[in-house]
Amino acid sequence: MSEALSSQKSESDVLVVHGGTPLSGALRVRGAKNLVSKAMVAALLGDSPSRLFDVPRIRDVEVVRGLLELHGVRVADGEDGELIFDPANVESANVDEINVHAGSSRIPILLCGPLLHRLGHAFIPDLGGCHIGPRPIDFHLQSLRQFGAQIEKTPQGLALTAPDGLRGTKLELPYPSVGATEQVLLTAVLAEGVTELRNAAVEPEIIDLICVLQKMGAIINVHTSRVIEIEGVPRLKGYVHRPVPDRIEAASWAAAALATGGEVNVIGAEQAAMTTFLNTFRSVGGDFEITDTRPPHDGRPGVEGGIRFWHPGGELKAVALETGVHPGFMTDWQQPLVVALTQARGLSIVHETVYEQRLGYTAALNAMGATIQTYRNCLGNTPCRFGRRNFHHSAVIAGPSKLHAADLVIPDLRAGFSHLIAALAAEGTSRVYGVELINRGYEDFEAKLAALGASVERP
Ligand SMILES: CC(=O)N[C@H]1[C@@H](OP(=O)(O)OP(=O)(O)OC[C@H]2O[C@@H](n3ccc(=O)[nH]c3=O)[C@H](O)[C@@H]2O)O[C@H](CO)[C@@H](O)[C@@H]1O
Ligand SMILES: C=C(OP(=O)(O)O)C(=O)O
Repeated sequence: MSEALSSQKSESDVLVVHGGTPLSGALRVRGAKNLVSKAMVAALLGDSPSRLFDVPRIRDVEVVRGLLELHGVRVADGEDGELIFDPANVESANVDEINVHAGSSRIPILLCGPLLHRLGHAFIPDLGGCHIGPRPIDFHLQSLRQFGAQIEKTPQGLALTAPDGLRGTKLELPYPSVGATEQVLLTAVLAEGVTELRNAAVEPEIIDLICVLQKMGAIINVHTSRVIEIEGVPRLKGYVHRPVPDRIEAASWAAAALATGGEVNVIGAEQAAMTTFLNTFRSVGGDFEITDTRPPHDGRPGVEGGIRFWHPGGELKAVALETGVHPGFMTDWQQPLVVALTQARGLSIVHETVYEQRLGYTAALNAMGATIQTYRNCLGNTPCRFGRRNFHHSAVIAGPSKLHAADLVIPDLRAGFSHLIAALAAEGTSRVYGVELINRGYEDFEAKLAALGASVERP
């Protein structure tokens, strides 16, 4: 379902949640949604097949797979989450067929560079993704134009051509956008000459995409101070890659453990990309234990690492946090964690600096008994781009609040997961509508909930 359609209550897409039981148990996270989908796009750039392991069964992966197949890429399933991409016969796709995926995901915009390299033209449907601000694509379009692309906005979507090919260029992003950085990487690797990107995003998923591209034959230097330099090469081959684990999913389950007073062992979660989250989790009063992965040795079996998160008892503490680009506190961690902050004693402050409208979901938490007030002001250390404008992008959360059950309609992916956590933490039976949206980023979340002892059912 598109997030645009999510405001209605559909009885066929509702989860009944009997709250009040602490979550307890283990689950495994696979490759990160925000890397896997981009690595799939990168497979278009190779002249031989690519293999990607540990791909989660989530909606964004289905959308990108559909788009690749429409463009002639043969996609096959290997064992246990492996996908194999054969880009030998990349071809133009029918606009109406492409538009079946309109409004489903943000990834289609990243097909621009690879399709321009492979076909000399590209058609991009309207984008989807979470409704957390206007999410313009001006940085993407400006960068593509600098590489030599010509872009026409049509009623069906974007039509691009590159009559003189794509050439390396010097770029500086006005803000370290994840998507625009990926756009530049995926375009520059096969462009003629050198590209220098300043003010680039350096999220772990971007570094992992750089690893994928390097395996394919690209030459990419990441300098300090957000500068990335890419030396274009004439051809790239396929890759074999195991993606970074999903640190957003891992943090979401950690927040669920804290909010319900339980314990969740997230197998596959890695410390390095989560240190900022872990510091905040500890400051709030949560506890965690990290197990490193160990290969089999001397006849002893190996251990798959992970992070076990739990509520150690006693009161949670209020914190002040500000979301930001890496290595800051990820904006995608914000919504799930705020549910736990409703249980902390005192006033917590959240300053959302990445998206201007990512606090709308707090109204539903207030309807369940939380006390959250949102503000237009920047309630943080650093004034952000949204200060003194008409955006409620700061929140004060007064706690602890006893949450009670409610009927909830999921507005988007992470807000949806936060609604779910709130329903699990609340006393009584909630009906959570629109849960299908959660499948866009959380693999098998209903089975995982059941494994953690949650009392949830489809009516
Ligand atoms: C699929 C995926 O990987 N999604 C992630 C990606 O989204 P996405 O790549 O869309 O996010 P960006 O980093 O590009 O957006 C950050 C900010 O830049 C603005 N902006 C962006 C591009 C542009 O052309 N013009 C512009 O103004 C956006 O409106 C937003 O305010 O990074 C976000 C920030 O870590 C995460 O929350 C998303 O989960
Ligand atoms: C904002 C998110 O994703 P997307 O960019 O796909 O909407 C997210 O994963 O929280």
